Amino acid sequence: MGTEFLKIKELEEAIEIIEELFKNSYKNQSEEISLEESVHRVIFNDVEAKIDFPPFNRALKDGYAIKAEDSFKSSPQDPKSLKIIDSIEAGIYSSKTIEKGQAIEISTGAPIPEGSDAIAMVEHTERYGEHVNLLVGVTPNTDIAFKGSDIKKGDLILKKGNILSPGKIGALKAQGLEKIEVFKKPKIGIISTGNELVVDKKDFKFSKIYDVNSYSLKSAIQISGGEGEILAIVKDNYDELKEEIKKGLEKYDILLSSGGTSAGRGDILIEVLNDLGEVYIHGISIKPGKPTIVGKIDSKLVIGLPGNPVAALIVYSTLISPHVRKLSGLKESMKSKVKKFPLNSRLHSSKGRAQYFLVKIQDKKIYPIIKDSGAITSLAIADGYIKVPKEKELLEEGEMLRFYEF
Ligand SMILES: Nc1nc2c(c(=O)[nH]1)N[C@H]1C(S)=C(S)[C@@H](COP(=O)(O)OP(=O)(O)OC[C@H]3O[C@@H](n4cnc5c(N)ncnc54)[C@H](O)[C@@H]3O)O[C@H]1N2
Ligand code: MOO
Repeated sequence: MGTEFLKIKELEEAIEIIEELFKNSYKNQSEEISLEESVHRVIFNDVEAKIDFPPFNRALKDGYAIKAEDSFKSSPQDPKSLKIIDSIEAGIYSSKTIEKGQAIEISTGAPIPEGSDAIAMVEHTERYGEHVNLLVGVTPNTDIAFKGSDIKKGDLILKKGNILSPGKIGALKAQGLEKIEVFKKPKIGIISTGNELVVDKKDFKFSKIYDVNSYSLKSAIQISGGEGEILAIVKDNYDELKEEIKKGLEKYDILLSSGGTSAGRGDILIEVLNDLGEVYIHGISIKPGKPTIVGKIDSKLVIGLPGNPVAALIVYSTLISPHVRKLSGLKESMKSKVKKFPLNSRLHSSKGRAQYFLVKIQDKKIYPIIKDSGAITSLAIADGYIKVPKEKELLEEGEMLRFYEF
């Protein structure tokens, strides 16, 4: 049995230890990626505009580039007539200069010709041959987007920490960028342990169950901005687990192992950690999740989550996910996702340790799911979870609680 076995730590102390370990082992890293692959990634540095936008004075309407003063007092009864000297579309410019009494036919997006200070919309004109009648007067600057009026070279367009959305990616491309520096996703290797675990249908026999944790953890890692890879299902065997952990650490920043954390399974993970590195936590005063293990091998963290699927997911979400979020550039807390709702009924909680309940939200009320932490229906119906502090034993119906979404 490992030296730290179930020397239960208070939740607050465990949080501090985990924070220190992350702080000492990892720092934010960046990588440059193609804009095309950048959706949902987090920007690593403030981005300043490299060019003015629009890059030239451009037409906002289809019509005629004119001198505004030529249109003054125009009306359908008394139209002013101008001579059309050229015609330009977007992507083309005219080398001609408009003089008094002249117009250039222009499409939306084309550069405003020299000498022009307004656009007369095509709907407000009547063309006849090489002339156009203006039916409405326009003021100077009408329907022109001036160079740099949207973005000036040097303006801050996106900030460090912004999450790239389709719109933000478009804004970067408008600057001619091909690549963007983003936070590197922390890479996390996932191991499930247990002789009973299978992946394939052909192996699903009496006494076996499917490996749930690898899949729920991989998706939880993805939501917190990391990248998880399912490495292996390992038998309850010291050598096999040691080998898999050594292999995993060559490639991954963090390893998450689930199962085999409590007394009954022979404490294999604790033994491996004691032999290859150090154990910092074995046992936290929370429910579920008491047998959680946190250890370090060289400078990398190996976290042992309890095997029960609800416990594994809750421990990852509450204790590990904030750090993965921070490393991936996301805000540490998910405050924007935390809302308060009233409890739909009385709720008993274990005194002396913080307890997490999976809950469903219905009619804006919290419905705790009271099942053992191995129950799969809980996972299927839960929208998220609530936390009841260790001092509380009984919560009354209607009490307002924070709801944490997965
Ligand atoms: N004497 C004690 N027994 C137990 C304690 C304790 O403190 N003293 N704690 C209980 C609690 S709480 C939990 S949680 C479990 C955690 O123990 P382990 O981490 O060793 O988990 P296992 O025994 O490997 O598995 C528990 C349960 O979960 C199923 N499991 C495991 N891995 C997966 C997976 N990847 N996918 C789906 N289901 C999984 C496993 O089959 C077991 O049914 O220990 C209690 N016992
Ligand atoms: O971690 Mo265990 O689930 O407390 O059931």
